[in-house]
Amino acid sequence: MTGPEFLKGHGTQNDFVVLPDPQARLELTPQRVAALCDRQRGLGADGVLRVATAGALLAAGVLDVLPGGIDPADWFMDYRNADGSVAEMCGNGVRVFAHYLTAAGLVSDSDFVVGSRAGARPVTVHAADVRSGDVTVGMGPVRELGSATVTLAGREFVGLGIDVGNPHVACIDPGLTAAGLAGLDFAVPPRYDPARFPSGVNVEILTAPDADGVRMRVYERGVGETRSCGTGTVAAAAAVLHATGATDGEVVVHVPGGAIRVTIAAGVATLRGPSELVAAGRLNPAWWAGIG
Ligand SMILES: N[C@@H](CCC[C@H](N)C(=O)O)C(=O)O
Repeated sequence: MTGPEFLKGHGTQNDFVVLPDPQARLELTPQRVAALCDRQRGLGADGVLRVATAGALLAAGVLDVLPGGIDPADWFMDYRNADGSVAEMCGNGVRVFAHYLTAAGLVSDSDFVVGSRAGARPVTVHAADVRSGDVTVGMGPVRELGSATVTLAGREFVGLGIDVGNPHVACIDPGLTAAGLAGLDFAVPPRYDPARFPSGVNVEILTAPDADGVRMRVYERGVGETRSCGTGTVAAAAAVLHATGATDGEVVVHVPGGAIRVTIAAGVATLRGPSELVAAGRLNPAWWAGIG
């Protein structure tokens, strides 16, 4: 088959279809993204990571401008949510993206910049073989947006609005046990104030932190519940530090798919976590052509 090349990978079980497309020649419509991510009629994933140079995406009209700090020659993570929508950033996606670039021999340095719509994201690849990666990502500035209320699982949660390049509401419920968190019904999308979050919002529900870190579940904008969300773990860490009156610190965030270590210092976050590449192949060209 000579259809587009793909890989499948995940970071703490937040899973992605990776589309190597250096020259940005693929017509990546929302319909094609949604079909790829569909777990019955496609490959199944929480999102798509197109791998292209920033300059190629600009020339192809996928990007109008290059966000600050990104060179045309830099690799750019063209991220799409499972419903076909575009999002500014994906913290787990950057780890899988950097792992793929290294494992495929497309970069040779361990430190380099990945472009995203939220700006340049410096990465350090500690390890990357054909299967496993271990990557630190500079997640950029963390901006607090004040208190916000959401309704999820039939309950009202008061949380902290946080911008990590994309929007989040991270809600700590001090009375929520790990078992109580696991038992919440995340089938129905959260309700939130659209005047506060006109482009939608990702919602994190957290237990109270303990010596071991904090437990989190997330309902992602444009996806639904996922087993991990990198930007969400940064929002969770920011909410934990805010609740304790701290500005800087390190928080381990436990998600259904694993654990991510988040550090926030002087309003800027980094995270470190794993990545795994699980499959590679070619799309059926007739299937691809048949989707709008
Ligand atoms: N899973 C991602 C976040 C993906 C984008 C999000 N759904 C949004 O629409 O903002 C992560 O790991 O950060």
